[in-house]
Amino acid sequence: MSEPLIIAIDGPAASGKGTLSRRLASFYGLRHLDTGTLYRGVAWIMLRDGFEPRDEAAAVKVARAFDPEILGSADLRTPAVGRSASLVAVHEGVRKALFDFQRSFGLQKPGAVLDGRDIGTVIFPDATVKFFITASPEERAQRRYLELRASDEGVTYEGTLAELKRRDERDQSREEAPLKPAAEAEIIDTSKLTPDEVMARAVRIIDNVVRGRT
Ligand SMILES: Nc1ncnc2c1ncn2[C@@H]1O[C@H](COP(=O)(O)OP(=O)(O)O)[C@@H](O)[C@H]1O
Ligand SMILES: Nc1ccn([C@@H]2O[C@H](COP(=O)(O)OP(=O)(O)O)[C@@H](O)[C@H]2O)c(=O)n1
Repeated sequence: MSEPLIIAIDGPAASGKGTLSRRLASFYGLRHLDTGTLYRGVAWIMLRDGFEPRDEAAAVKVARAFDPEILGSADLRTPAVGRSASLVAVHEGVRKALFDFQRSFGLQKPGAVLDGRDIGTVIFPDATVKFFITASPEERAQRRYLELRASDEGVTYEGTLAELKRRDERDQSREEAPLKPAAEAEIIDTSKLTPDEVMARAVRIIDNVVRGRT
């Protein structure tokens, strides 16, 4: 088997994409890229330098000069950065500027797991296996609320749910690379599944596909 194994994982916020991606990467010995951190990184620089995320020209400039080194150092996981990330992600020029980095990351052997919103539809329409990971908005908001509460006592479940729904809506309705399952994606609703159960389902599907192509 010489082609890189590419696993595309898309889905809305806090659905469990990252959790599954990290586990799959470790299980199959693949590299992992959380592509949301690229958009969060661009947004973080925009906020730091006093730009409005809706300023397309500035966002494209930042994305073209983007240095992935930033991903390790900046505090990218805040709600403000998440919100700004979905605002910079609507710009076509920003998505184009980040395209090559994602493609070359995935194409290095032995392959990679990439998670985001448009991996199976735009970045790797030729992926070996595609998943769309989802869960109810209430379940996702509860998960995100528990994460955020660890570092911010002021966070509320209601506020987290409202913000998550706004971000889903923006990601689904934008013109460029909207969030939606790829035609061939395996859809897993994680609302009532443990991370172990999600992993077991995904491995079963991947093993079937890989057996079929060898
Ligand atoms: N199947 C699951 N059941 C319960 N909690 C989960 C499940 N999968 C992930 N989580 C938790 O939900 C939160 C968001 O998961 P994460 O993988 O970061 O989502 P995403 O990458 O889609 O934003 C994390 O705290 C994670 O531990
Ligand atoms: N491949 C991707 C990944 C993220 N994004 C954007 O970046 C934002 C943050 O993505 P993320 O994956 O870090 O968000 P969470 O699912 O972790 O909350 C999303 O709301 C999208 O607007 C995108 O447009 N395309």
